[in-house]
Amino acid sequence: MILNEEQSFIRETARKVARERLAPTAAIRDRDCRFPAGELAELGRLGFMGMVVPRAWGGAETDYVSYVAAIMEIAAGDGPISTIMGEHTSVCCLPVLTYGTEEQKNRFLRPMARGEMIGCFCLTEPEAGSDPASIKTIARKDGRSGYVISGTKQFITSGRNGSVGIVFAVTDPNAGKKGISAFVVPTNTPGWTVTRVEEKMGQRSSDTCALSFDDMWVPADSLLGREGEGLRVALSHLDGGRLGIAAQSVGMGRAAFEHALGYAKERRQFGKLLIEHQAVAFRLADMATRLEAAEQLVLHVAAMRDAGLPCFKEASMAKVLASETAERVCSDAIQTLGGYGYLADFPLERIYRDVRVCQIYEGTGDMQRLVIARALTG
Ligand SMILES: CC(C)(COP(=O)(O)OP(=O)(O)OC[C@H]1O[C@@H](n2cnc3c(N)ncnc32)[C@H](O)[C@@H]1OP(=O)(O)O)[C@@H](O)C(=O)NCCC(=O)NCCSC(=O)C1=CCCCC1
Repeated sequence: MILNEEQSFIRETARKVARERLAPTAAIRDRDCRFPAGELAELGRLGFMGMVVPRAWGGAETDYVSYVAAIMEIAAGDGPISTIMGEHTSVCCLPVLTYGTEEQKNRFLRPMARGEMIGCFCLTEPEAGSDPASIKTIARKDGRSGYVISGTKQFITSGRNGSVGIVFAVTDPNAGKKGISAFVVPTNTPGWTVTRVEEKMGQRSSDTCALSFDDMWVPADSLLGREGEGLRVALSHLDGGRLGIAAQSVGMGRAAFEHALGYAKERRQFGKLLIEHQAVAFRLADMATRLEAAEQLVLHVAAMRDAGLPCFKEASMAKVLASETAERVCSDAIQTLGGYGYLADFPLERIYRDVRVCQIYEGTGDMQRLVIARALTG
């Protein structure tokens, strides 16, 4: 797919920001597990935190193709920043845009779209990962025209550093999938406790938290959408989220590939450049081919979304292809550098660690295959 002038401009701008402002310090943030607050604020000022949100609500009102193209570039500079940005946009801003009241949009969406509030998506629980319909967090109506939310959440990106959560809880335990509701809740609400910040293999500057909601009272107007509509709120936005993960996989894979290519053009062994050895050149050719295929699928699915076509199955296809391709490309990039690829002095081992989770979060590869298979079998 060939980008139009505006899409190319947005992509170039994201590339410049990623190369100049994010990539040079990504290793330090990884080492120190430092949340990129300043970097996110800068991305917010440039319009990258609310790209597909309409201007009327403080966003940049770009199309989806521009959004995934920007995520690829941001991810190439710093994977965890693209995770925070993607979650914030796809599964936090957009549910509020789709299901929110005027008041919720004014209070939450407007600052979120400018990057002044960071969102976190609170669906997963210790015993409800791939099967979100089995969540146990409960929201009971109380006499003060509100709900009391109790339960625990697991693997919540930005659970500590985010300022607003999209929280899913059971409002009718007898109604199964139709008994789950969504709420929009500021993270400083009394009863919101971060019980653990996880130590992770990669994506270390993005906080991943265990949360406890201890009789957390929220007013009735926190309800996002109608009572019982929560699973639909979650799942209907996960295709956008999955496309974002596919885009960030391509971006990280491309960063690894470019590093390996540059190295192969400089390093000499047996009297010639690595790239002049056919085994190395062929490996690089395969990496470039696979990345191109994944990138084109991601852009194609984004264009489907822009055209208003259903793309749940295709978003899952893009996530499977891109996340698995990216891991392979990162591994091949390390192989190209040999021992140096394995050292923390070089960025490849960090990118390899960062990219691994793309096959897990926002639905594992197995769950994506389930979504694809269900669509194929009707
Ligand atoms: C697909 C799945 C494997 C199985 O779905 P079931 O059979 O339970 O649900 P089913 O009966 O298919 O559907 C429920 C309602 O939902 C509606 N809907 C579904 N898709 C859509 C859609 N595309 N558009 C509109 N509505 C949709 C469906 O119609 C139904 O509502 P209805 O009863 O009809 O009113 C699903 O559970 C899944 O996907 N798991 C992966 C979880 C998973 O991905 N976490 C990720 C957690 S978040 C995360 O990991 C993060 C990481 C990094 C940062 C961000 C967050």
